[in-house]
Amino acid sequence: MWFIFGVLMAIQEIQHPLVKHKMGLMRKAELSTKSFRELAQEVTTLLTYEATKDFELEETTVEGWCGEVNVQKIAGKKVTVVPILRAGIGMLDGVLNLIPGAKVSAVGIARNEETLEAGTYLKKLVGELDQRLALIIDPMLATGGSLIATIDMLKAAGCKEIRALTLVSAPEGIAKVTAAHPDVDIYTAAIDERLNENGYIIPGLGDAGDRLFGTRQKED
Ligand SMILES: O=P(O)(O)OC[C@H]1O[C@H](OP(=O)(O)OP(=O)(O)O)[C@H](O)[C@@H]1O
Ligand SMILES: O=c1cc[nH]c(=O)[nH]1
Ligand SMILES: [Mg+2]
Repeated sequence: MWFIFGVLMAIQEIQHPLVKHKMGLMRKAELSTKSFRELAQEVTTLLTYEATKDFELEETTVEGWCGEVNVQKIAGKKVTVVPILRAGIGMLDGVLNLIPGAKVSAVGIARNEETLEAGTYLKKLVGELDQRLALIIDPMLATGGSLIATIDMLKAAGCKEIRALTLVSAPEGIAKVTAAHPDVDIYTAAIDERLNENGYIIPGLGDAGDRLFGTRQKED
């Protein structure tokens, strides 16, 4: 389902039954780190399938078992996958399963837990960004600060075509990204209800980075 927020930019909430089912499993608080990680990758692969549906094809021929065969191949689209560290790493293999040759641009951004401001601590972008489609991956789009900072960075480096894949998105963050970057399309597995007073998505997944890396602190 596409929701048009700005003049150009849109967010697509993927309606595929496998996505719905796997997201339902991810929402269980008691899920193991292993299962959470596996599901994050599986859902990401399904999001990647949706986000690449409009890639152009060109005709070519291959030598088949009974002679020359006309086939199609992706028409020269160069892709860089942009995981927002740390949690974005948990989606990386999910994209690379389908686009194994993609170059990876790592961006390190962490939210200040009090102010919710996004702070950048790493920027390792690949070259020729003006000729690449950037696929940003981050499980959570909450206030939108981390995604906006990443898009700002990519555009400043010359990137002209940017899409983002998220597992869960909050309406507040979607509206903010839309206002700042109306040309960026977002593919998400779920649009949730709202943010709570601490900037966490409700119902959401909790802290996605902690769940992916097993760093969740036990409450006293
Ligand atoms: O939309 P925002 O309000 O910016 O919040 C979303 C960000 O918060 C989480 O990362 P976090 O800062 O917890 O860092 P981590 O990935 O290292 O856990 C998440 O992975 C996003 O990057
Ligand atoms: O709900 C949220 C919001 C930000 N980051 C997370 O990991 N979860
Ligand atoms: Mg982050």
